[in-house]
Formats: sequence, structure tokens, C-alpha cells
Amino acid sequence: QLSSTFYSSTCSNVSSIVRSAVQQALQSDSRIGASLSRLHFHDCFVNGCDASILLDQGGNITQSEKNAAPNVNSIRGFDVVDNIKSSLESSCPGVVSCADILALAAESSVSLSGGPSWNVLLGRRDGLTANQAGANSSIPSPFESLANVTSKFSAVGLDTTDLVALSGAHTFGRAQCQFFSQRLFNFSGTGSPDPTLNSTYLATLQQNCPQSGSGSTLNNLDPSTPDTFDNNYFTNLLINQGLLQTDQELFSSNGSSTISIVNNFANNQSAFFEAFVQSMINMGNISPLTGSQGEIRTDCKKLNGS
Ligand code: HEM
Ligand SMILES: [Ca+2]
Ligand SMILES: [Ca+2]
Repeated sequence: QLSSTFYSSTCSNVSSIVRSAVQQALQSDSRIGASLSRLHFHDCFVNGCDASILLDQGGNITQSEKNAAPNVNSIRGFDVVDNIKSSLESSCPGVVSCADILALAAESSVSLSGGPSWNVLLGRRDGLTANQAGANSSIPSPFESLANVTSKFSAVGLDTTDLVALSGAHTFGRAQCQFFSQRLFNFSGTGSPDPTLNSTYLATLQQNCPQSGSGSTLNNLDPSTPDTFDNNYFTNLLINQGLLQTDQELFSSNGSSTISIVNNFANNQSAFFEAFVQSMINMGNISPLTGSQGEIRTDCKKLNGS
């Protein structure tokens, strides 16, 4: 249904406009590519890839996704999305959806950070609702079991290979102490740290996230190449340097089918890149609105006419 040439006659420069804006943003914020990629993920898992995550609370939007637990004080990049939308409204008014902007910004972010590039499928339209309860229930939490995370992916049509490949996005970006500090001192009531944490890495993390410290202190998700999109996320897992519990579980869950996939991606960056592209396409295809469904928002934060 979606097509890589959807805007070829109505906004032929859309990809380069988005790419330039992301490149510009990266110059002052090395983290922004990671943040933009995560926005597309958190959009697609709730009501499909329809830009529902971008709607501000107010008027008909009584419970925004921005204020849902997985997003509040965590997800970022809205200002860059607004900049991209303004440039596109100047060049091709009323044409490019906010949902497609998120998909294009994710691709630019990955490719400008050293990862693969691909032709993004386009033609999504913007939704007319937000689903805060859906965001709370459908977006995986970093404290969940592998079985739970797998079932949340499966609920949107993504399989175990998609889960492992897309988790590789944690090759860039940051995470706050509060999302992994349960592993550092008293893991699951054992009185000891998570045994699947490398001891040198553990010491560094304990120092950056002391028990009395602020839960919002930032850490690199990939301690080896924090801003580069590469397969180091997977080589880290092999040496027990996954940051989130849900990261390390992909490799450390006995008997799991995810282990051989992690090994493959750790040993073969091209295999990871190919799988990542396919899985981003799969994720970008989660129940898009097309045809005359939804609308093309003029302002990504608001429904038209509100
Ligand atoms: C498998 C389940 C996943 C869980 C439990 C998870 C959880 C998290 C958490 C807790 C953070 C840190 C947020 C913060 O500190 O404010 C984070 C960051 C991030 N996640 Fe995930 N994530 C998952 C999958 C994904 C997927 C599928 C993608 C993209 C395809 C992704 C991309 C990112 C990126 C790029 C960041 C860094 C964002 C930034 O620096 O602003 N994650 N994730
Ligand atoms: Ca959505
Ligand atoms: Ca990296």
C-alpha cells in the first residue's frame, strides 16, 4: 500500500529536505538522531504509524501519548519534527504527513550516524486521536521479561528477528539511570547486582548512578561507540555489557532463539544492517492510515481545525 515514490510528483525533494534538517540538528545535538529514531518506534507501536505520539494534550486530545509513562520526561525531538514540518509546508504545503516525517527522520538519523540507508515507504496519513492507555500498555518497558517483550512485538506483527534487529537501535542514544538502576545493587531482591552485568561495566554504572543519586542522569546505551550506528550493541551483549535488562536478556536467556541472532549480528555487521532495514520497513508498515483516512496535519502537534 505504501510506496517509495508516493511524493514524487507532489514533493519530490521531501527526502533531502528531511535529511538536511536532521543533519543540521545533529551539529548541535549528537543525540538527536537516536531520539528521532525512537519517536518513530513509539509512534508505530500505538495506533500504528500515524503520528499519534506528536499530538499535544488539549481540546479533543484529553490524554496525550506524550504524557504516557514510556514517553513523559523521556521521549524528545519534537522541536526538530516541527522544524522539518515548517520547511515542508514552505516547499510543498499540505502534502507530507507527520507520520511520514517520522519514518523519513528515522532513516536519515540512522544513515547519517554511520548505519544503512534505505528507500522509505511513504503515503501514511495522520491520525485523529491519541491513545495514552495504548502507549502505557503496548510499548515495552525495560524491566520486562523477554517473553513479555516478545509478545508486545508479536502483538504488532513483529517477530523475534525484528525484536533483535530493532533492539540494535540501542547502538546510539542515552538512557537515564532510573531505567537500569534496579540491576546495580539489589537485583530482584537478591541483595546483589544482576549477575549478567560485566563487573568492570557494573563499577562504572554504579559510579554514574549511585543509590542516592538522581534517576535522570544520562548514560550511553552503547559504551563503546555512543553516537555511531554500528553492530557494537551486539558485541557488547556478548561481553555482558548490555545496559538495559531487556537488552542483555536477548543474549543471556538460556535456550532463547534470540541468542543465535545476536551472535550472527555481532559477527556480521552487514547481516545486522540488512535485517535492521527490513525490520524498520516492517515496523513502518504497522497499520498505516492511507487513502482518505485521517488527514495531513498542518501542525504536527495539533489536529487540523483545532
Ligand atoms: C525491545 C524493547 C525496548 C525497550 C524496553 C526499550 C527501552 C528504552 C529505554 C528505557 C530507553 C531510555 C529512555 C530514557 O532514558 O529516557 C530507550 C532509549 C532508546 N531506544 Fe529503546 N527500547 C526498546 C526498543 C527500541 C526500538 C525497537 C528502537 C528503535 C527502533 C529503540 C530506540 C531507542 C533509542 C534510539 C534510544 C535512545 C533515545 C535518546 O537518546 O533520546 N528502542 N529505550
Ligand atoms: Ca501512532
Ligand atoms: Ca554504536
